[in-house]
Amino acid sequence: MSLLVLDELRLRYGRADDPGSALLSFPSFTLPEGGHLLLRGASGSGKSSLLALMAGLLTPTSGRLTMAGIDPAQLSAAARDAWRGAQLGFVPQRLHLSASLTVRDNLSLPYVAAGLRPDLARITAVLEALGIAGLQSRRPHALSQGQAQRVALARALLRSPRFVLADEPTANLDDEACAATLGLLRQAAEDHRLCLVIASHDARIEQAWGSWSALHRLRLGGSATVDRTGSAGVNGAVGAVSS
Ligand SMILES: Nc1ncnc2c1ncn2[C@@H]1O[C@H](COP(=O)(O)OP(=O)(O)OP(=O)(O)O)[C@@H](O)[C@H]1O
Repeated sequence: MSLLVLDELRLRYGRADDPGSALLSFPSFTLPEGGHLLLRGASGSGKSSLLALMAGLLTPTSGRLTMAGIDPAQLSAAARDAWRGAQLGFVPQRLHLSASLTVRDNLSLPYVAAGLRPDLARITAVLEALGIAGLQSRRPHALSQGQAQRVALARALLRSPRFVLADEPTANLDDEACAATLGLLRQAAEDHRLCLVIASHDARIEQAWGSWSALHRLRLGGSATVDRTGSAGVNGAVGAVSS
């Protein structure tokens, strides 16, 4: 089964008759089993929007998207929430750790949100794998940026997701922290047999992972994909280049 299929996928923000509305057209694309995806494209090309479609947080205007055979848009709201909790881990650009909670309690939240009892042994095991098991009682303000990023990655990995979606995970990191983060993501992908989907325009990812044969690339095409007039193609080609 293909891990990810995008088929003539489009997303409109706003109403079609609103001159300020934006229509995003995504290239059709298939990610085979065992692959990982680097989503590239300039600011505004639709990377975050595509991640939100993959997470079932937005519904396509037309076309179809499947994640390991599941079309999140076809699920009921409750089934979609359950699917997202069980199958997806998310590493957002801003880490959204709760400042008043310890690391352990931050990592308990995904369980609580799903109505489950926190699995403290699993939390410890994931933190150990990421080399930060000693930080469980700390609050986020007492973590370095790199440690906080590991906690966010741990949170994404806790429930053994099929996919980890990461939005600009290396933005604002210096070269050393960038290399460490990419190392963690790749290690997690290999250890946990999950599919990474990384949205980024950071050229350092290509430098670090250029020879990783499992990595596929999908380029979203900047202004060519965003049509603000409602008449597709006004900027030239609608769509984007995949490689
Ligand atoms: N809620 C919204 N309403 C209207 N337009 C939106 C909305 N969210 C995003 N857009 C538009 O959709 C396009 C794609 O935005 P998106 O955030 O997905 O791009 P991106 O590639 O992730 O950008 P960046 O790299 O800057 O985060 C942009 O033109 C943006 O202005």
